Amino acid sequence: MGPCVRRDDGTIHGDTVNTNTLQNLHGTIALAGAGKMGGAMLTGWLAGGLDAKRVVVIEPQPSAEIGALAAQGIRLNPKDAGTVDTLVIAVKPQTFPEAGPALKSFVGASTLVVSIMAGTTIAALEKVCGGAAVRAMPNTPAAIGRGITVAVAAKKVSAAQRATADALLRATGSVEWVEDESLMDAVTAVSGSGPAYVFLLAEELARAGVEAGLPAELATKLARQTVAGSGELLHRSELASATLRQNVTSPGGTTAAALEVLMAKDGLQPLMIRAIAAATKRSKELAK
Ligand SMILES: NC(=O)C1=CN([C@@H]2O[C@H](COP(=O)(O)OP(=O)(O)OC[C@H]3O[C@@H](n4cnc5c(N)ncnc54)[C@H](O)[C@@H]3O)[C@@H](O)[C@H]2O)C=CC1
Ligand SMILES: O=C(O)[C@@H]1CCC=N1
Repeated sequence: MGPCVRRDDGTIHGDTVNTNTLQNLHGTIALAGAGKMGGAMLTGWLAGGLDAKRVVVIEPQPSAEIGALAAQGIRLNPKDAGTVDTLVIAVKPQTFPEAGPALKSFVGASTLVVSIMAGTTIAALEKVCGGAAVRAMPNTPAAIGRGITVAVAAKKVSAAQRATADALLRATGSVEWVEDESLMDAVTAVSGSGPAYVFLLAEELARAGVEAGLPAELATKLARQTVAGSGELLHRSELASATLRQNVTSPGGTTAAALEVLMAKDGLQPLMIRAIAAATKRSKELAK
């Protein structure tokens, strides 16, 4: 995961981060699992001004990048951290049954537990770890401060704990709160897994370019830059994606010819509906 770049105006790659909130967070924060997502979140917290000395990281296989953060003051795999104010769980859902009971030692009656594990329910979190749980689903653009996270809080989470969770999640992009936990499976399918679909689009656009006669290197460059540039245009523009699409499409032109295929009855729409349904189903299965 690449590092977040903090600008002097307190933004990370263009999205405003409330550095005051991160700097003013109280207590100790433990992160369990500093892999791709946990590592990206930790980078965002530190870039946003969180005091490294208040962060404990539990990670059996720390990357060199995570190991180096010990020099900045984070405590990596300490023997006796005791209970913490906030525990963020970023291990794989399949690892949780084994890892969860050990994490209980960090949780006191007033500990906020924030989980980003796909499928793992608030009920399961509270049963295994105790504490007051927030279930959240980020995505990998978090690594550049451009993620989107959806979060849902258990009833017992206090307003102050919710604000803490919000500040930690907002350090890597925007945050949406929902009240209905059952939405989290479809959220996971759309935005949690979503970046993979976009990267697949770049792969397949390049492959199709090669089929159409382009050298592989040029096709890869064109596809990558087209996906990245279009994403940035979508990010910066206030226009709906349908309008941005129509702006490319000259009547009777080349785009219209391609869209006739992509928007046919058996085109992208039914394929995407099936893909999202499969991911939603898998998220529900992970809860069992
Ligand atoms: N990768 C993604 O795009 C997203 C992942 N997630 C969720 O984030 C979680 C982590 O996923 P990734 O970062 O992709 O996986 P990852 O495999 O990169 O990270 C998991 C980390 O947990 C560590 N770990 C294993 N056992 C542990 C234990 N007992 N205590 C502490 N750490 C332990 C592993 O060494 C590894 O570094 C998963 O639950 C996943 O559902 C959520 C949104 C997006
Ligand atoms: O594939 C997964 O299960 C995780 C959750 C969302 C993105 N990656």
